[in-house]
Amino acid sequence: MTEPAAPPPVDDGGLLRARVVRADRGALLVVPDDDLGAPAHRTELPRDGLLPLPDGSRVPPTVGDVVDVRVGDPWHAVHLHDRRSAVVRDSAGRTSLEQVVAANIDVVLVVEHLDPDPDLGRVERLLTLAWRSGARPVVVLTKADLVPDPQGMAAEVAQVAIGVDVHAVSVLDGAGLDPVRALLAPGVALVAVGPSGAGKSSLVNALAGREVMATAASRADGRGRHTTTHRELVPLAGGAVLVDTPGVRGVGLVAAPDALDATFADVTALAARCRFVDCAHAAEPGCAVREAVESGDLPERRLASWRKLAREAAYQARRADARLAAAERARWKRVTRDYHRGLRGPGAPRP
Ligand SMILES: Nc1nc2c(ncn2[C@@H]2O[C@H](COP(=O)(O)OP(=O)(O)OP(=O)(O)O)[C@@H](O)[C@H]2O)c(=O)[nH]1
Ligand SMILES: [Zn+2]
Repeated sequence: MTEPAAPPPVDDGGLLRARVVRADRGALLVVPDDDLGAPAHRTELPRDGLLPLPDGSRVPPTVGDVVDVRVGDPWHAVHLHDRRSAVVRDSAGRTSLEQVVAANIDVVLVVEHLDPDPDLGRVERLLTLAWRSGARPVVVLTKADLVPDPQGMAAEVAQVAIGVDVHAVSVLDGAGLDPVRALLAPGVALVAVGPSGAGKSSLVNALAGREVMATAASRADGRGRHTTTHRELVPLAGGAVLVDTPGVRGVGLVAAPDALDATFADVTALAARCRFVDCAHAAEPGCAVREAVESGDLPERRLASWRKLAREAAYQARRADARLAAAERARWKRVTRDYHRGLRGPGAPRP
């Protein structure tokens, strides 16, 4: 929370276009959007903690959001820009539906280890999450130095990552890191998702060129998760930033039909050729999906993985509907209560 050395550039209306590097209840930490590595500045929020989007709806700002800030003493955030992507989490609360844990992410690094063997189902799950966000997924397979044929393994993973670049890398010898580094353009925001121990922190540190995240090894000496700063939007090399929040790390899948279609483009294309539009790909005649499994074109594992994620998506959609209905009932209860209060007048006794 250091003061910037020079006054930040503001437009004619006295507003600064800024990026949220940390969002707390009452205030934000922001940096100028054209200088994401600059020192962060505290910015006040309206009392309800919400900011208007261009469509007028008021939402809680989150890390990665672009905000317009009135620069004064103190700074005040006044509105939010539209989010070009949003990583959402299925929220545990009963009233709110989904929680946006990071906004304006450009690239989701799906990090999976080559040793032990990569878990294809997990890659498919994380790809679905990435497609859902609106960001571009890139698969990074770590620990290439521990296996004899990393390229062969990458080719296998590429078969379940349709339309997605797959890189095998090692932070020990630097192999394969250059194409990942090429993603780090100025203003680009990335997140790294993947299981514990996959090597996310090691990868990010290799990309940053310094230790910005504590790895398994450095955590052992008692340092925090972030070694350099408490901000959740961490500057990398090349003007890019990494978004690392507990929310993004422990993100629960919020699947969505479109995202599943993207991840499982091969299954979707086959299903379009089934005789019945509502084919369940079980025992129906003329099922192109089962035919592909029987001929060996579509691995049984992949069909099962698709079914599993589709079931989860349907379950989440039902639960979201139920929550929406409950929130709507609660709202009407309030509206009617306020209406009756209005009839009774202030302080009037209950009838
Ligand atoms: N041999 C080898 N080991 C690696 C490589 N990348 C990471 N590791 C090791 O894998 C272990 C886990 O790496 P981390 O970077 O801490 O993994 P993480 O994904 O950040 O784990 P969490 O913080 O628990 O989510 C550490 O002991 C690293 O040294 C690699 O390319 N090669
Ligand atoms: Zn079918």
